[in-house]
Amino acid sequence: MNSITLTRPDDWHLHLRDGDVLSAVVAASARQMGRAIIMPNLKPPVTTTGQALAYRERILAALPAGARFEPLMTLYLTDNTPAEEIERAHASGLVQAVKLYPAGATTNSASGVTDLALCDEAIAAMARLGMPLLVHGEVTDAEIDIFDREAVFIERVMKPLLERHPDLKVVFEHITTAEAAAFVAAAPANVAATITVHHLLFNRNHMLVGGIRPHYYCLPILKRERHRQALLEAATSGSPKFFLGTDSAPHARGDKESACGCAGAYSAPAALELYAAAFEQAGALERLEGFASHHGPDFYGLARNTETVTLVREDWQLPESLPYAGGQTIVPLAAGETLSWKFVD
Ligand SMILES: NC(=O)N[C@@H](CC(=O)O)C(=O)O
Ligand SMILES: [Zn+2]
Ligand SMILES: [Zn+2]
Repeated sequence: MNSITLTRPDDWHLHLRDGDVLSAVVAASARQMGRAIIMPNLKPPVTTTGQALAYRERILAALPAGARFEPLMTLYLTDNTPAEEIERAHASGLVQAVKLYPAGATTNSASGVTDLALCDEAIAAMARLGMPLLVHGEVTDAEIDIFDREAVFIERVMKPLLERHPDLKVVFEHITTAEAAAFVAAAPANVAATITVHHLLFNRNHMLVGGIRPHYYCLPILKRERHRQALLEAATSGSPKFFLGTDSAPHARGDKESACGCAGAYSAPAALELYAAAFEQAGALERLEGFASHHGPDFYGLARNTETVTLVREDWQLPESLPYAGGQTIVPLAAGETLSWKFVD
C-alpha cells in the first residue's frame, strides 16, 4: 500500500496553551485534524464557561488564514465547580466536556480536585446532561509508585465513580497500562479511552536506556513493553471505545532539558504519520480510520468529518527542533527520526 486516504481525523486530547505558545503550535494541529478537544489546564485554569468561550475565540484568532479547525472546549473541574456552571457550559453548545485532574497529578493541576465527593453534584449534572467527564487517571498518593498510579486509580477512584454514577460518560484519557485497556474494554458503552501515539510506539526503555531522554517524559509515564502491546491491541482492535487523543503537550526545549524537566510530549507536527507507523507495525492499517476518525465523534455524539486526508509512503525526516514562542525552540516527538508515511497538504 502506497497511500492511505481516510476521513479527516480529530484529536480528542490536545494542549494548545495560550498567547505566543498558542500561536506557535495551533497550525500543526489544524493542518491534520478537523477538531480537537482542548485541554483547560492553562495558568489560571479554564474553570468557567465564560473563560472557555474567551479561550475559544483566542484559538480561532490564532489559526492560519483559511484553516477550518474547530476547537471543542472543556472546563477544568475543581472542588468548587457548581452544578450551575456545568449547566451553563452545556447550554453554550461550545463546551463539550469537563476535565478531572486529581490535584497535583500532572502539569498545571494544582487547582484540580482533592476529593471527588466534593464534586458529586457537578458530576450528577454531567450524567444528567450526557456531558463526558475526561479523566487524568492517576492517584497522587506519595506512597504509590509512579508506575502503579494508573492501575491503583482504577480501583480507588474510577470504579467507585462509575458505581455511584453508572450513566456518566467517561473518557479515561491517555491510558498507558494493560489494566486500563482491559477495564475500558469490559466497561459499558458509556466508558471509552484515548490513546496517545507515544504510548503506542514507545516503552520506558526508550526513555531510560543508554541515557535519560527528557522528550519522552510525559504523564502518565511510559510503561513496560507488555503494556505498550496491550495498548496497541486495544487501539487496533476495532472497538469503538478507543480513539485518537495525541495529548500533544508543548513545553519549550529548555523546560524539558532541565534538572526538573516538564512532563509532556509535543506530537502534533507528525501525529497522523506516527499513528500510521504504530498501526502498520501491528499489521492493522485498515483499522486506523475507525480509531482516528470515527470512534471519537461517535462517542461524543457529533457528526463524523466529511473531508478526507491522505498519507503517502515516502521517507522524510522530522526536524530536530521547531520554532517556539519568545525565540525559543521546541523538540517534537521523534525529532530527527525518519518516518515512512507523509501527510499530504
Ligand atoms: N501529559 C503530560 O505529560 N503533560 C500534560 C498534562 C497531562 O495531560 O497530563 C501537559 O499539560 O503538559
Ligand atoms: Zn493528563
Ligand atoms: Zn494531556
